[in-house]
Amino acid sequence: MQTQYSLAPVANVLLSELGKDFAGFVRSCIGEDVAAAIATLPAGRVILLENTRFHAGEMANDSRFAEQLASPFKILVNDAFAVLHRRQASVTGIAEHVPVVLPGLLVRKEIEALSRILFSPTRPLVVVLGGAKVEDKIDIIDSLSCRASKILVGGRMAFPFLYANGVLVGATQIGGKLQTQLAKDIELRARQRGVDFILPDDQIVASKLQPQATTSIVPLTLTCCTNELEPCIPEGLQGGDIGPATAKRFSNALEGAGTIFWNGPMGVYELPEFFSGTKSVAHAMAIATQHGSVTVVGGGDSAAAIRKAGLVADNFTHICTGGGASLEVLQGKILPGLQIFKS
Ligand SMILES: Nc1ncnc2c1ncn2[C@@H]1O[C@H](COP(=O)(O)OP(=O)(O)O)[C@@H](O)[C@H]1O
Ligand SMILES: O=C(OP(=O)(O)O)[C@H](O)COP(=O)(O)O
Repeated sequence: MQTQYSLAPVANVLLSELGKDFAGFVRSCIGEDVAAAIATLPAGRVILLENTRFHAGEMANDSRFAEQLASPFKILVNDAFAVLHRRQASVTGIAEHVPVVLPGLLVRKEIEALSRILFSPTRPLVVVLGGAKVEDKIDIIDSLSCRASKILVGGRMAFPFLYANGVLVGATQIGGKLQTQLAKDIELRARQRGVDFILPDDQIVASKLQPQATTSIVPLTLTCCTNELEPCIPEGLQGGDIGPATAKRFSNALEGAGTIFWNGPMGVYELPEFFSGTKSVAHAMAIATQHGSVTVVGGGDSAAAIRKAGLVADNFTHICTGGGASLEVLQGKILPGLQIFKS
């Protein structure tokens, strides 16, 4: 799943943050309009260019597109931590065409915070994973299980694991056979490494994950059905959030953690019907912070969910802007976007 939306609304945010220092929004990121805006830009002022992902060359890391992006600039400061794990034109390709490439202050802060978890976490380390980017992130659970004492899996991420455990999940998307097999292997290896691997025991379900959906709570244990072929989540329904029993179990599992890393909401937090699991975990993590745990939340949606739960930066040790990027740092990978700096 790749994000592709106009940055026009961000212009209003920049205007209120920067006032007269913000010189406006340009509805493209390459070409004559950009050159003209830069040519008339007074020193010390800032402009915002449109999302590079509207061009196919961005995700394809096309060198011609990267060159067009780079052409007006002599110095590039890359502060887009959340995409540093992507080999795409505005992250890696562009660096070949700009003489000086430097990391921004946010990138430095993120790497410092994550390095502490990678190299010297206060133990035990508890990892909470959820969200919807299953294909992207499922592999990462395998390497995190070498470091973590407990792994809690919620959100859509939990479903290939549940299915691999024989839990029939109705209309919930579980990915292909390959993902289920992968989930089975990852969970087995984690357990062999002594990790306490915790999956949801119940789920809030509905026929559609939409506003005002009629919801119900179903248990997800193998004994939830009288007949072993009967699905735990009835046909036509899908899981949209962890249920109250799981929310309680996950919250309890965070108590006493030395370090907690969380990426990915426990459900479709955007909708009130499927927000309660994410809210509970967010508040449990905030309490853990008060009790001395190092708490790091990673990911654009996870950070948004925390704000929605009424929590602020002070309730956590660090809120990281990138989920996928932070998970790859925690795997010990050197992100492609960190290999491009030159001065
Ligand atoms: N059970 C679920 N079914 C469908 N979508 C889900 C489910 N649980 C979480 N999500 C979705 O996951 C998305 C966030 O996932 P992701 O991008 O991986 O998180 P982050 O941005 O924090 O890294 C949200 O849009 C949320 O609605
Ligand atoms: O939201 C983001 O990352 P995240 O969902 O991993 O936190 C970034 O904008 C990266 O998005 P992408 O996964 O579409 O490359």
